[in-house]
Amino acid sequence: MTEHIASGAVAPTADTWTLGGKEFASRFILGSGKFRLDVVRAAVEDAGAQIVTLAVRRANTNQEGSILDAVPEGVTLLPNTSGARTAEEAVRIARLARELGCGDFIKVEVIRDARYLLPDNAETVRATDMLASEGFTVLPYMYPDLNVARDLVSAGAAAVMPLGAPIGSNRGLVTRDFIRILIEEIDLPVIVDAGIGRPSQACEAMEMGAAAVMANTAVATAGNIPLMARAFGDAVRAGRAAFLAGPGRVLAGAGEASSPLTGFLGEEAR
Ligand SMILES: CC(=O)[C@@H](O)[C@H](O)COP(=O)(O)O
Repeated sequence: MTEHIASGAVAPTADTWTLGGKEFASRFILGSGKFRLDVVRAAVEDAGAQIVTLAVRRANTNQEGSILDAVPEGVTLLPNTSGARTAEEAVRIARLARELGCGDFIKVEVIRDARYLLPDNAETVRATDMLASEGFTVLPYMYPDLNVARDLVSAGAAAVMPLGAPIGSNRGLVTRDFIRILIEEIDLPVIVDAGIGRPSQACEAMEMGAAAVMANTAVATAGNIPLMARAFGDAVRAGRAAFLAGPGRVLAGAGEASSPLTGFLGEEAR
């Protein structure tokens, strides 16, 4: 877990983070699943994203082309195993992604529940174990459970990706208390994924100490996609700066004057 920067200390010039031996400055990960290919580039550029997730089936060239051509040069691809219902299926999809030239990063998604789209944590741990031993940089999408997160660390995950709310719901940080526990206890980057519907929610996750935030639906369903992409990038940067600064204290009950009152009006004026 990153520590706050003490008052008077010099803030780092480059507040980077590392995944699979690669260094990143941006802490906003853009999901591309709900984007038309022709808007992917603008969204990535406006968000300042350096990592983009993609469904492996879109890496194959079809009528709409290949998403690999739509993602700007230099951006790290994070293919996901969407569609997998078991660990074995996730492994097959990951190997296919590697063969298609998507690299060694893989976001493990194992989902059997078709209504709420909640991840199967047990299968996710198994898939992470198998893929890490094949040399993948594994980022598992998970329900925020501390014991499972610890199992994912042991299995060789490079980060954990707890959900904020059901995929595509735009409901925000519904699981915030449990994500906070992961941030406190897990010595890997915690990337908040799924259900983040507003830049303010992404900002809150970063203020809590998340390493990064990922969103797809919130940007893809916005009225102005590039503008919303930029808003998310800005919100993530603001939340990160607030976390590093250390938040001010909260007072219960009475207020406290923000401007000095004593010695101005004098005692007789009270
Ligand atoms: C697991 C999964 O599919 C999510 O990562 C999704 O890509 C992003 O979720 P939202 O669309 O809710 O942002």
